[in-house]
Amino acid sequence: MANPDNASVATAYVYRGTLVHSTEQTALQVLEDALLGVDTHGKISFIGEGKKLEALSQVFEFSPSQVIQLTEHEFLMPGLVDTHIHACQYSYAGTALDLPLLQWLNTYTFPVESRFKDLEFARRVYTHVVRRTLTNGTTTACYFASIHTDATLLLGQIANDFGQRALVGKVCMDRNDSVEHYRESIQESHDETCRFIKEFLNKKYPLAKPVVTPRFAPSCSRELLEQLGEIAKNNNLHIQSHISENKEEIQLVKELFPESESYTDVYHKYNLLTDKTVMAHGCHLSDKELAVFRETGASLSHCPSSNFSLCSGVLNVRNVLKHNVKLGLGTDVAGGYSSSMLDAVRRTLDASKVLTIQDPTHKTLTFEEVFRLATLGGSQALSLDDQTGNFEVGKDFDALRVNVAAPGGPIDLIDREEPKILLEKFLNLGDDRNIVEVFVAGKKVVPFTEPNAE
Ligand SMILES: O=c1[nH]c(=O)c2nc[nH]c2[nH]1
Ligand SMILES: [Zn+2]
Repeated sequence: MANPDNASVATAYVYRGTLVHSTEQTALQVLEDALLGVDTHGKISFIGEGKKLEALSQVFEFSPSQVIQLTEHEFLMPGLVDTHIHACQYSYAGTALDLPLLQWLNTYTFPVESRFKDLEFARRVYTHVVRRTLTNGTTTACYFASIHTDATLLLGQIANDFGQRALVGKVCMDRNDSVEHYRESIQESHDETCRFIKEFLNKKYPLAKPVVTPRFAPSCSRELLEQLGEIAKNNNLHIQSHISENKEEIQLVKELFPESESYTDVYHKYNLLTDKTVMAHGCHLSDKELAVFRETGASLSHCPSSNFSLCSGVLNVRNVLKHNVKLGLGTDVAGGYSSSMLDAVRRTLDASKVLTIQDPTHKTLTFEEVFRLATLGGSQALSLDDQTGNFEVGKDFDALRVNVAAPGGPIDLIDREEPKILLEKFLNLGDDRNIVEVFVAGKKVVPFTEPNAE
């Protein structure tokens, strides 16, 4: 895994110790006493065996004495990828979980989202959500914001300033009768989306990109969906939305779009299913619809915490994977109450066990498989796997330094444990106290440094 051709860029730093990550072939690969070098562009320049230190230090021109040694309870893992989170719902996370989706949107969500025309409120909430997700180990986040262009541009700026890799979407919706003013005209939605994309791209952020974001079919007219499909195509942009979250919503889509064969067909018809599309939920998609996802290269974001909280449904991840549809995990704050991807990992395992309880022939997901979904799977779902998702030479170094026995942390280690058990304990019992450092594109973004430290 050490290609001398990569030695042309100077080495910035080198870690030595245990690495855990996923590959296409292996849900969990453990490399013990490994060396991992990061170059001055933030890319992984080499991965090798600790015993090859001398030789590697000559090829990659670093001093063996500068190598950073991990302790026996520590490991490096790829950063967590949150494929679906509503940044503007963060203020009420942990509350308002007593209604099903459509009533929940009208009662709690739209009134809060309408407050984001106030840029100071937006700044406060967005700063909190970026800080919190980073300390929880989310190195890449795919954000929904609100319908407000300037507040959404601000979210992009805040993510960039903190160094988080981010896809950021200005929500588009021209249908909503429940909350006054929280709706655009078709023209406004189109023009503001174009302004949002133009101003966002003009910033030339290295790690943040705009996403075309129709809220979901019931919030959008046919004309708007069509225009958004064109905008995404003309600018080669990512697309995000929601699909088949609960049964009442699916019935509503049937009534609003009677000409379409299925919910999937509505998006497909307007060119909104591409290999840069991520759709949240998909709990009730038919096998025929999954086949359309596979053919178009569109992916799913599995958000089990939200699916349980709003009693929406239980996605059969095994069936999605069987159809070769790309799948990542999402927190779906605030339908999901936690902004931590560790919670998404645990709820994914719980959801899989619910399916096994219902049908003992169902093969429960393993923690290794879910680890892959939270890292490499997420990067694939967002079509960012050429840059991030695992430890491959040439990819950006997006990583967490985890100390399972962090002082004051939530885990008591009684025996000396092998790395696989350390990872399992971290995924099931750990929290931000165990995440001692977070890197995005080689830059240490946690602990915070000035001017972001508080
Ligand atoms: O979980 C969800 N959160 C939302 O904000 C939303 N909007 C449409 N569909 C949705 N589902
Ligand atoms: Zn959502």
